[in-house]
Amino acid sequence: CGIVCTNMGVKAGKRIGVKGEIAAGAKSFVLNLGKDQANVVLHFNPRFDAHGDVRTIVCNSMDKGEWGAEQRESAFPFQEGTNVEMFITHDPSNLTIALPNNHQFKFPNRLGLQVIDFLNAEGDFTIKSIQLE
Ligand SMILES: C=CCO[C@@H]1O[C@H](CO)[C@@H](O[C@@H]2O[C@H](CO)[C@H](O)[C@H](OCc3cn(Cc4cccc(/C=C\CN=C(N)N)c4)nn3)[C@H]2O)[C@H](O)[C@H]1NC(C)=O
Repeated sequence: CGIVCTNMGVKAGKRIGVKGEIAAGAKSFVLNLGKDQANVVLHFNPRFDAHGDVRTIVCNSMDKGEWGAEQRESAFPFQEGTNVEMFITHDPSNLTIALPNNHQFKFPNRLGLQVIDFLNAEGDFTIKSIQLE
């Protein structure tokens, strides 16, 4: 499995920057952000070709180990085999995810999480840097 960060202490309004490499031939990768691995306020899952989704960002949440309802985004500003930088901020109602090419979308803060302590990455993505600002 990929990198795991805990105790990040990112409060509402602060920004998390994630830079990393998408593998050549990538099928799918995941960034999870939340309290811990069973309480995920944002499961961010760009799918190049996985679970029947092609070039689609699937987002969800997990509350005490239970998945919520999926949300699919229209934009897919990712290329296999490239470096990418993404920024996530949160407030009591929403998370805002800023992607390459000035794509941005919101995902509801279903857990009402105030502090993001946990981040992990899975799949075809190698984190190179994490900025907490
Ligand atoms: C239509 C049929 C029934 O409906 C489908 O039912 C699936 C199972 O429930 C959902 O799928 C699930 O969706 C969840 C979000 O809701 C999570 O994403 C979950 O994955 C959890 C997970 C797996 N992982 C490890 C990981 C992640 C990415 C890549 C790799 C490894 C390598 C891949 N690279 C290769 N091989 N080169 C490994 N981390 N988190 C995913 O299984 C589909 O969305 C859903 N589709 C729709 C349209 O409804």
